[in-house]
Amino acid sequence: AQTLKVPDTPVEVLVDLLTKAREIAASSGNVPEELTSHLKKAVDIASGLDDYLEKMTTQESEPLAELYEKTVSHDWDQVHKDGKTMFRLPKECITGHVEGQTLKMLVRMSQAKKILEIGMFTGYGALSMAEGLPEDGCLVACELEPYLKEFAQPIFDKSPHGKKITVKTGSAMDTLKELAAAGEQFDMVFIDADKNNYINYYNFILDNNLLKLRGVICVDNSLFKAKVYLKDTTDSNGLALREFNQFVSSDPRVEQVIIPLRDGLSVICQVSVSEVTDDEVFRGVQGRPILDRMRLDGKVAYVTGAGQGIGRAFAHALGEAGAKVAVVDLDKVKAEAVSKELSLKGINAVSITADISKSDDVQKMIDSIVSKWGAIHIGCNNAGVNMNSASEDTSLEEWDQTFNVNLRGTFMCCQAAGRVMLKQGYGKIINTASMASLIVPHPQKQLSYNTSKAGVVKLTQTLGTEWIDRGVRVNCISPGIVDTPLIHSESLRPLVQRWLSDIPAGRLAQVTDLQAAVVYLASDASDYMTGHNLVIEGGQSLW
Ligand SMILES: C[S@@+](CC[C@H](N)C(=O)[O-])C[C@H]1O[C@@H](n2cnc3c(N)ncnc32)[C@H](O)[C@@H]1O
Repeated sequence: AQTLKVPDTPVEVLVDLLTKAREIAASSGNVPEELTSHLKKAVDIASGLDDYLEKMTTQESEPLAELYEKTVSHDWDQVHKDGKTMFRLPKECITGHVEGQTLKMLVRMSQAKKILEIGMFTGYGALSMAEGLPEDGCLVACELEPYLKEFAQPIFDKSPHGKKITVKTGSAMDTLKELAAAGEQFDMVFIDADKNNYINYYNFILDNNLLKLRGVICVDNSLFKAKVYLKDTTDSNGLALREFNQFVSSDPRVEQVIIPLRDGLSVICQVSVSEVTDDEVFRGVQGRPILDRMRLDGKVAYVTGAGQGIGRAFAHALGEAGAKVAVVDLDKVKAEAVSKELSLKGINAVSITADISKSDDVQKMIDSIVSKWGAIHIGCNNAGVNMNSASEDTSLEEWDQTFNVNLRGTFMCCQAAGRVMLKQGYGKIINTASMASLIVPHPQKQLSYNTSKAGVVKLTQTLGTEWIDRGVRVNCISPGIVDTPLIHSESLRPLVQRWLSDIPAGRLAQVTDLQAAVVYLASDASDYMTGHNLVIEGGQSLW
């Protein structure tokens, strides 16, 4: 026998009342034709709505369809009689197709990654929302009845999205306290459990920061079969929801809308937090927290001397932060190898062979990057050479070779990249100078190197001040003595011991010690910095 359907939404109540009115009209003799026709039209409109919504909404996935079938055909009375559930659960509890799809859309549109559901029942809403989450998203579902977890889990397991769901059985308020104590925060919360506790869940969530700033709370049954606005309501759930809606609508922390979908779906967004200075420091510049502001997504970078050592570390760091990277080196094989490393990590990279002491090579390098990626946002002029000789013996050849690469080459790169950047009105140039621009490292003798690197600092200061009003920042990084395979050689070992005694940090620099600095200088977070020499030497220049 077909079970009698209980009207469960305002529309279903309307259909029920209109149908009864039409029956009464049909059985009484003296009803005007016009009233009968209006009643018929009203019944058609009201009763056709849900069917139409159902048909026009994208079909549910197979696991959701199975979950629905299994739920509505289950004998919940018997389960309760057998003592398997504490309460008799009405199958009408289920959110179902249209509401499930709505929730899934809200998850996608708000780009939620972490969701909390209060009141899971058989998991239809949970799985719908999980389908809208990204691969690494997660949903915590609170459910009082352990029986329901066992009921839902086998179907969750059939869905590729089921692994995103964790079910916490027990009183939802206990779970909320646990989650708050663990410092958890959610992008979206769906409240759909015991109606008289809605207000407590809502306040607990907002008062204990369980919802991220600008997060969304969705609330089911907020029209409660129209009882929230009918004057003669005595039903305790209807009254609880009426009070809840009223409270939320006058809560300055949130904005609310009630969507008249099924039994009412409230969408509530947290818009402000009381007792805070709501400025860029609190919200982040353009709403981006500090680490996001150091991301380089969409930026185009090049690094010269990127085939090894510091340049390779810079290329990786910029790529990890989101930039596309042109790996430039004199040595083709090394440039290709580093470019391949970047590609393996999912970074968009190319290799370019160039001798930056040759103006043609420099211009070709810049042209090929612009023709490939259309812009250059970040230029790391890192290539350099180091030759040692006592100053009285330094040949002009050594001097010229050093200056041709370290200073003239860096200038040519700055100029060629700078012309592109000035035209764009935006650019970040980061030159590699050296601690040798500040101190005279000893006991090794390297006059031309020291002098060329001091020149790089002055080049940086001059360009950094000349170009900043056109959006181009120029800074340099001065590393201390960097640990490379070369200095582990037998002959250099005594020198290393000597250096170590000069370094407060007690160790040489690793190339990875320099990576955050290049990302910072390449990012918008350092926009007020220009012409700066960022020294990273473990304190060596201070002793
Ligand atoms: C309306 S149903 C939830 C429907 C579900 N959201 C869906 O998508 O189908 C309400 C659920 O809340 C659960 N519930 C009621 N009181 C609870 C409480 N205090 N803590 C946790 N769950 C509770 C009930 O067992 C029931 O399964």
